[in-house]
Amino acid sequence: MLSVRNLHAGYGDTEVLQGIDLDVNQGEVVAIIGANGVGKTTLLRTISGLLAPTAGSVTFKGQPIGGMAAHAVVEHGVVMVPEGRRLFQRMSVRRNLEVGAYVGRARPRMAESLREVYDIFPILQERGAQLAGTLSGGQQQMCAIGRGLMALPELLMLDEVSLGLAPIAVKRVYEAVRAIRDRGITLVIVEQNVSQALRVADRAYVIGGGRVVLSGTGRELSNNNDVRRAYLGLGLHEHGETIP
Ligand SMILES: Nc1ncnc2c1ncn2[C@@H]1O[C@H](COP(=O)(O)OP(=O)(O)OP(=O)(O)O)[C@@H](O)[C@H]1O
Repeated sequence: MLSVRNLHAGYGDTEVLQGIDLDVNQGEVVAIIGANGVGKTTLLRTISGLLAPTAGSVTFKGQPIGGMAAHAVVEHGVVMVPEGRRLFQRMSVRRNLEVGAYVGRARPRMAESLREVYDIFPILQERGAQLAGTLSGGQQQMCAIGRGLMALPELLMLDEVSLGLAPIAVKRVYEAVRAIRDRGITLVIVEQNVSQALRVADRAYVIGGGRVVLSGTGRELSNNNDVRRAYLGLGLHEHGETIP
């Protein structure tokens, strides 16, 4: 469904992505993991059209989308929920959701999409008239994901959806991720919480040095000692090492 080949991108003279190759198949949940600052957000921004690639290609359902404007990428069905939620704090929950349906394709189906979002996140219907800024952190995250769904994505990319949330809120957000997958929407998730990401992901890619350094199923990577040591804080004792 999504195919990224030899993708390069960065900021000014700093090349952050130095030849990323990855594929996402329809119906999968794919996790992108890697150390802080390695370029996971930059990768999502480049696929979304918020940042122009300097080389390489991004193809979605056979169509080249690399370098397209962000709104055109959304029209193709690729939607990103940015880190930090970025809600309109002084607008109602419902209005925040409606804003997500701004693209031509989604506008005529706004009422139907709202019902589907409320089906996944009933709390958003209860709180529909409330200002988004007064929601709890977990509810704001749900509202941000709901807003992404309003654009009718075929591929939904979530950047750090569990960051800063209490464990119970993380659990709810990931139940929603599964519900979204069950509705046939393909997901790419960037997650600091690697064990959480590998639990829900069908496959994952590990980014390092601007490239993909490892990939495999969630289970394979959970059992991979390099990944366990680097990201899961596990496996150290098995090798007789001590935690510094
Ligand atoms: N707007 C920007 N201008 C200049 N450099 C940037 C900008 N945004 C990010 N960077 C740099 O690009 C690199 C990759 O950042 P990015 O946010 O993509 O990493 P990340 O893997 O998502 O990290 P984190 O998990 O900490 O968000 C970092 O070194 C960061 O400092």
